Amino acid sequence: MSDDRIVSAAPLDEDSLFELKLRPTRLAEFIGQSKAKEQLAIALEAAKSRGEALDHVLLFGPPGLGKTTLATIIANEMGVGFQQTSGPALMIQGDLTAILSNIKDKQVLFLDEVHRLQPVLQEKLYTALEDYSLDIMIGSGPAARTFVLDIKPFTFVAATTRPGLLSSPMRARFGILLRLEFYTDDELRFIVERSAEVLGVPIDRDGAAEIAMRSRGTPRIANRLLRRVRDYAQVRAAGVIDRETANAALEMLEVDAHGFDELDRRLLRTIIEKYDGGPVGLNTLAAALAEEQDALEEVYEPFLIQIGFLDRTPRGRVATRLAYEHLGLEMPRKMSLFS
Ligand SMILES: Nc1ncnc2c1ncn2[C@@H]1O[C@H](COP(=O)(O)OP(=O)(O)OP(=O)(O)O)[C@@H](O)[C@H]1O
Ligand SMILES: [Mg+2]
Repeated sequence: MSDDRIVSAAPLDEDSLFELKLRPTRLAEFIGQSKAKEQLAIALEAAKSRGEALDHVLLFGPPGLGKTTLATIIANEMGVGFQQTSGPALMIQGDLTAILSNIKDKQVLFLDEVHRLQPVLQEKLYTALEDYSLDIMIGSGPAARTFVLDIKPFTFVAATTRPGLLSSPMRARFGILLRLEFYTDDELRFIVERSAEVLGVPIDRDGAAEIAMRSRGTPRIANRLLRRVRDYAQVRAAGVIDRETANAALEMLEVDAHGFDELDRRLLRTIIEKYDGGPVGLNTLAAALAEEQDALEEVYEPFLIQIGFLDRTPRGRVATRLAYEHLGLEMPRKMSLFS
């Protein structure tokens, strides 16, 4: 139902073509994330000067913040090959063996959604990541034989929106842990300006700032809003995106000043009106909204929590004072003492 919401941090079909085009290819073009970038820059330089493969990297954080982008940048900066797969795409041991036995020296193997890799395959991976070797079993029963296959040293780059779901032996295999954070409005404005330049869209600083402000800290959403606003500008405003045009377009798209849409407002309203402001359990809330629990937790909630509209407590989700204020609702007195 909300699968096609314009402010979803999860990728939509319409994004795929543009994301390839708008994706920065070098670390220097990658805006924001200064902590992760600095850590990565040092590790890259050290590995390069030693002529070794970069240590294994875990990228984690909410969707649309640049995990896949950084994985491709790592391969570019190292000047090595890049191969991509994902946790759910690997079904049987043979899938993993096929990939690992074809690894080229020092290449990047990018595994998206690593938390969804089956436990048996995770275990297979451990030895490959640690000793660059793989136990292969041939045949079955008494005739079964195992032999050890040597793998070229490589860099395993894994991404996840749910680092908490990784097993601790898996986590222990990564030498470099990079947490991606929501972007500031200024960083997003840079990203919008850069994307507009790539797409050849005339935009002024205020127009870019207006889009940035409503992008939920997420470059994927910023780029998507830019494209929608561009359409509007072409049809209604001689093609140039300034503040007024951006505002009018975003209003038409029903994206408010915080980048909230109907679902966010419904989520907050449901907690407040149906559950007295919470706490309400995630599964109850998901049922009341007719949304998937996972999507609520991975995609919608992180930003609402980040900007302080929602609290995650042991007893469930709670709407904060900011949420009441935003919706123009009165906060019950007894609650305001505690929030
Ligand atoms: N730091 C950045 N600077 C400029 N553009 C960025 C940056 N980070 C991300 N983007 C843009 O946002 C898009 C989405 O980023 P990306 O696909 O890397 O996110 P992700 O974290 O892998 O998301 P998911 O969790 O859904 O896989 C990219 O195609 C790119 O255009
Ligand atoms: Mg990705």
